[in-house]
Amino acid sequence: MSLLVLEDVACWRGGRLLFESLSLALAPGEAMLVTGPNGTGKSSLLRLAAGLLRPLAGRVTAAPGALADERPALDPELALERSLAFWAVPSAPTPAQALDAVGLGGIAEVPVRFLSTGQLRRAALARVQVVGAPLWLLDEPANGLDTASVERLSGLIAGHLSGGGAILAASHQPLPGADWRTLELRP
Ligand SMILES: Nc1ncnc2c1ncn2[C@@H]1O[C@H](COP(=O)(O)OP(=O)(O)OP(=O)(O)O)[C@@H](O)[C@H]1O
Repeated sequence: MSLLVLEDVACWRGGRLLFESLSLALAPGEAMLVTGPNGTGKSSLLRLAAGLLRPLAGRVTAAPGALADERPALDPELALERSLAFWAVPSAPTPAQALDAVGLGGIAEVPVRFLSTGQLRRAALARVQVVGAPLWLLDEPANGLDTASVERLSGLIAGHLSGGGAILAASHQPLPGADWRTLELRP
């Protein structure tokens, strides 16, 4: 059983066709890295998989997904741990556990609006954990991360896959933690 299936998908955005006839399937334990120049539709593909965009043609069938991109989707006024609680489900890691896993346990009480760029990326990775979704959609997850954070990212990716999850990620740089299949989008 696949966690994500795209069948002959076409995506229209910003007044042009980004891609068409795109088919892929991700089974539990599988990871796919989407590469390609700026503007070719990597983020749009992730939003299609998340159900936030509708395909122009074709079909998208996806298990519940958690999208992490440059918008952290956390209330900027709340303390970090409390802001994560909004997304938390009982079967997944708790906000405190998720923060420890991305090395942010020490700033759990700091309001989200005070976080640095790299800390916000890590907070987004904490959010993906507490959502408990089998499909992770990671948009440039290593952007702005320091070396220790990239190592933690690697562990999180490996752990999610070994637990039966799947990952679709967009990145301009190689990502650790998995034997990535690759999909290159072209202009
Ligand atoms: N909200 C939007 N409304 C209209 N067009 C958009 C919107 N977001 C993105 N686009 C357009 O869709 C195209 C693909 O953008 P997308 O962000 O998917 O590319 P990308 O491959 O992820 O790029 P990058 O490498 O720069 O992150 C671009 O031409 C962009 O201008």
